[in-house]
Amino acid sequence: MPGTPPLAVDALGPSEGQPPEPAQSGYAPMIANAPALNWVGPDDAWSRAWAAPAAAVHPSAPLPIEAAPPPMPQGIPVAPLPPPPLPLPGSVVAVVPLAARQKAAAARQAVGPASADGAADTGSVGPTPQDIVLIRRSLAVVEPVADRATAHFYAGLFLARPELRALFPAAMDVQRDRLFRALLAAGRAADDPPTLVDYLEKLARGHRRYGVRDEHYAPVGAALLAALERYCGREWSEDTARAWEKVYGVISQVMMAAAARDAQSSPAWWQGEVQSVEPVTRDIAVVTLRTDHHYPYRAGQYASIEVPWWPRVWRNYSLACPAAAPSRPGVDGLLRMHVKAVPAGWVSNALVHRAQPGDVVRLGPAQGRMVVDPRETDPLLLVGGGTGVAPLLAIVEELALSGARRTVEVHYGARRAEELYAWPALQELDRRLPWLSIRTAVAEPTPGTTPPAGAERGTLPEVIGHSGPWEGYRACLSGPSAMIRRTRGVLLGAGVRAEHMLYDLEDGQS
Ligand SMILES: NC(=O)C1=CN([C@@H]2O[C@H](COP(=O)(O)OP(=O)(O)OC[C@H]3O[C@@H](n4cnc5c(N)ncnc54)[C@H](O)[C@@H]3O)[C@@H](O)[C@H]2O)C=CC1
Repeated sequence: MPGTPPLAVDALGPSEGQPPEPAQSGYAPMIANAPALNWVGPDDAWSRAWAAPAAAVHPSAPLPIEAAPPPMPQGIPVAPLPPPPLPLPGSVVAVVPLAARQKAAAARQAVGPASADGAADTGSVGPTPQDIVLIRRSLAVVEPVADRATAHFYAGLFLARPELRALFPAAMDVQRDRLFRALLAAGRAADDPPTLVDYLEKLARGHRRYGVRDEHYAPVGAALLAALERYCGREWSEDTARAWEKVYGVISQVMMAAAARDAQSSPAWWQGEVQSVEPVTRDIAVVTLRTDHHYPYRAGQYASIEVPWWPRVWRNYSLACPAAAPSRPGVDGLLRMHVKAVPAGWVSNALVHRAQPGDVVRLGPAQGRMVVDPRETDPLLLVGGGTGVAPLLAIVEELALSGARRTVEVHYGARRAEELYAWPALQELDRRLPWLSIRTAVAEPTPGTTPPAGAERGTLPEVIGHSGPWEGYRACLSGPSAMIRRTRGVLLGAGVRAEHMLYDLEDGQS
């Protein structure tokens, strides 16, 4: 596998690091073999690799997916919440698991005081406006040295609770600062309850796939406070510690409640059996998966994927097909993703060059804000760079299925002509859908290759800047973050309203 760091497979023990035997013909039915290399549970590969006692890591392990209770039927009337609630713990180490409903109520109450106008609700135990000031001051000191604080945080966490190391990938390069930074981001949003709750609920749902349990929150909170104390210097005081305890109390309550609610209707992860891996360029393949359970998503969203060979390493890939529904007999329900093998990309190289029909990957819940409202009628501009075209194909198909008749213009760009792999699929849609128009852009001419007729020369932001007019348009932007940011700037200058542009940036920033 080109560029893949020499890691992890050896750490997993002799049988775990090897790819499954390729199927002799076609592929074996899924599920039978699905406990798989990346199974998360007592005595799983990870626990063994890190010599963590299974009982300590997973005191009550999650059920395997195939034995999980069936999803709750939709639309069950929800009983009113019981009168509130347990007070929030005053100290992070006192966080205790609560029943889901109680937790939700506690979380709502806890978030209350930092209301938009800053007025504290009497009798509430969440952070006060004074606490928020202390949180902000401490963040201002810690954020410039976040790298060192992150290292301190993980060192403290794993020293105190070595078994928690099993929840993280072998190499913490990418993941390294995610948790700590997420906690800092939550601290920053402490005075904006709707944003905070929305952020934390998504974070909690996404974290179910890591095997996070309620009892993990207390040691994480303790490590967070220790790291903050260490790097806040003179800005740290007893009042600051109490403010962070309150905020972390809210964070943990909201996250536990969200995870518990999500568990009532959704598995922590899905298993996806590889159906095919079709190379479309030297380093891009269309990977098709069949999931063990219905996988809910909206066109434009992405799924996080873990391959069996790199446990606990997750990467996001957009779904290139519309979602299946009983009312859509023509949609096969398979998931298609366009994966580019990037240098040193563990997951992308495994999917493009190693995965075979029959291999089983895990999927986290679908995420992403680039979801088009089918009721809108404004003209729509779809800008896709490289494999960023994948979710745009799903959006166009989705609009076709929903009977939309709005003007849709796709601008599809690549660095070189031979990288415009989705051109045939777009041409096919163009022939079928009278409201659709497609334009291509190629940044660098390559001798010996012919760009599609009419292809423009330049990067997508340049080409979009020369086209238009775009006033009155809505837009979806998909591709490298730099391309998205620059195209967004161009469109803002061309009169497109900021709230009319949908995109997801790889670095999670906006
Ligand atoms: N929802 C989303 O936003 C999605 C994003 N992606 C991301 O899109 C990227 C695709 O990568 P590749 O296929 O290698 O595309 P690429 O890097 O070859 O670029 C594709 C297009 O973006 C333009 N572009 C690239 N860098 C630019 C810059 N700095 N300024 C202005 N324009 C720029 C190029 O001119 C070209 O038109 C990956 O990073 C992938 O993670 C992929 C799928 C969905």
